[in-house]
Amino acid sequence: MSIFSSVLRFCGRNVRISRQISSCLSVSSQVLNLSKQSAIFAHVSYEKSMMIKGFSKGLSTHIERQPHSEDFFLRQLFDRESCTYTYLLADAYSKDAVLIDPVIELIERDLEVVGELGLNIRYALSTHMHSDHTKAVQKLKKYLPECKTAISAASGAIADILVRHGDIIHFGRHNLEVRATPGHTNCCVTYVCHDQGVAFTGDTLLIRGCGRTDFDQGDPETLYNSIYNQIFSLPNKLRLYPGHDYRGRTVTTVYEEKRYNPRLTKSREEFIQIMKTLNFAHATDNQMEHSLPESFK
Ligand SMILES: N[C@@H](CCC(=O)N[C@@H](CSS)C(=O)NCC(=O)O)C(=O)O
Repeated sequence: MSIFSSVLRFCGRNVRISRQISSCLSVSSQVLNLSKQSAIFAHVSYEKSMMIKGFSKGLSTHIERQPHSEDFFLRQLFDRESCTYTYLLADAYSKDAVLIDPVIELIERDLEVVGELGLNIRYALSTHMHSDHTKAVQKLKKYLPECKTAISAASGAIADILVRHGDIIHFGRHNLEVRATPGHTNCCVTYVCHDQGVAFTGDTLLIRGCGRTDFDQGDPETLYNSIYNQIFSLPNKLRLYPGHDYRGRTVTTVYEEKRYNPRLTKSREEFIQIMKTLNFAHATDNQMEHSLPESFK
C-alpha cells in the first residue's frame, strides 16, 4: 500500500469519527505532518461518498442550523404527562399565529403565552385525529371562536378546514405546506414551513423512532413510504419537530434521521418486521378514543 493511500485511508477514518468537525483534517494533517493537499483530497473524497449515499453537500451542512428569519416566531411547548409537544408559530410582525397539536389540560398555559405576546391564533392545526390533541382543539374553540380548526380530510372529522396533500396554510408572511403522511393513522399529516427550514411531523416521525402502527388504522408499510417519500425527500438540514419525545429530545433534522434512526436505516421489509414485533404497552383508553371521527368545530 502506498504512503498516499495510507494517508487517505487514515483521513477518511478520521473524518468519519469526527464527522461534523471539518477542522479535523487540518488538525490531523498537522499531527501527521501530512501535506495540506492530501488532506483536502481526502475531504473531497469523503464529500463525494456522502453525496453518492444521498447526503447533502459539505460536512458542515449536516449540523448547520439555518436560523429563522427575524419575523418568524416558534415556541415548542411540552406536556410532561404525555410527553407531547405543542407548537406555537407566528409572524412576529403581523402577530398572526397557528397552534399545532395542543393538549387539553394545557390550553390555558398556551393561551397565556399567546396573550402575553399579543398573538392572534388564526388556525388550530391537528397533525392527526388522536384524542390527546383533538379534544384540546374543541376546548380552544370555546376560548377563541374566531380561530379556524384544521385537520386532514382523510380523518372524516368535522372541522372548519379539511386539509389535503399540497394545501398551503398562510399565517402572516409565512406558510405551511400540508403533506399527507399516513401510517401511524390514515389521516396523519406533516406541516412543512419551507422558507424557515422546519417541519412538524406529529407522530409520523419521532426522534430516532416513529409512530406506532399497532392500533387504529396504523400500517407499517404505509408509514415507511410516507416517511421516505414525504419527509426524507426534504432538504437534509431541515429541522424536524416531533409530536412526542419520551427521552427529553426536542428537535432533529432530516439528515440525522436518515443516518441514525434505528428503524428507518433498515430496508422496507425489515422496518415492517420491526414495527410488527414492537412490544408496546396496550394503547390507553385515551389513545384509543379517537377511533370515531370527531367534531373540531
Ligand atoms: N413510548 C411510550 C408509548 C407511548 C405511545 O404509544 N406513544 C405513541 C404516540 S401517542 S399515540 C407512539 O406512537 N409511540 C411510538 C414510540 O416508539 O414510542 C411507552 O413506551 O410507553
